[in-house]
Amino acid sequence: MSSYSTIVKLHKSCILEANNKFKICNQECDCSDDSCPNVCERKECPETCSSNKIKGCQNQKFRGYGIGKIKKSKEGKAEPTKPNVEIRETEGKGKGLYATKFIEAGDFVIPFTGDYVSDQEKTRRFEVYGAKMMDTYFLDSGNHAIDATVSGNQAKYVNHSCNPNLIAEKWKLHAMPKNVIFIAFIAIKNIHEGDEFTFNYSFARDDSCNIECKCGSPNCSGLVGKKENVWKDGEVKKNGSKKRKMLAEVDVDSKRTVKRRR
Ligand SMILES: C[S@@+](CC[C@H](N)C(=O)[O-])C[C@H]1O[C@@H](n2cnc3c(N)ncnc32)[C@H](O)[C@@H]1O
Repeated sequence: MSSYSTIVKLHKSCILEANNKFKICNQECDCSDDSCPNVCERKECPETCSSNKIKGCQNQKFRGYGIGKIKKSKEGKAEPTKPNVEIRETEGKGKGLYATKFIEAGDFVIPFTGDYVSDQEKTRRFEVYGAKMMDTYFLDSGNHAIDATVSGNQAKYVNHSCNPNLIAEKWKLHAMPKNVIFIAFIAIKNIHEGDEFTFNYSFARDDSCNIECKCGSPNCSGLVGKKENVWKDGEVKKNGSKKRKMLAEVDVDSKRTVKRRR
């Protein structure tokens, strides 16, 4: 059964270097990086944002995918931005999501869409899907779960890797309730055409984690979504090694620095 329920990482609070002041959104910036206050807070700009008269506001990616406001085609159907992704079979991991063109580190790749459900509703749905022997796809945002099982987009096929090329970020959308969190997959490395997209499931510990990990990374923890144990000096603990005292279970992803470019 394919199922996951992942705690998504919060973006780091915006740290500006001493001499790097915020620009004024709608006047000075093109809303493409953390110097824009909205981007920095991971908040999509309103549709009326007229930053950068030539390029247009670069911080409306969810809207571009038809989320927040659906663009209508001539036939009146939703017409989301064509994603730079395709679903293919992997070796040993079921389906996976692959890049169809080069994507630069820091770029927005795809939103994770689905039904927003409470914990109670999530439990109920698990039972319903289980009874029907369906694969389930839940992503936990902290506030609520996003159930992509039936209504989700291609993002639900992103597999786990202990050395991923994506992170899942929490975003707020303009004119949407403040407590509704939207999720975007953001590249943390340059990703080439044909590469598989992956992120670290970082499961909250429960039985669903007992899946042998086939990510093939040198730092693989052995189980899908299992957090790595890291020694105080930063070296990753190898299976079976108990020589030194552990500092703590740390999340290796949280140490990554992500170049922001949207
Ligand atoms: C959210 S689904 C991802 C899409 C899935 N491959 C599919 O075909 O539907 C998560 C499931 O994919 C598989 N999977 C994901 N990453 C894996 C990995 N690194 N090693 C082995 N299986 C993996 C596991 O079966 C897991 O329960």
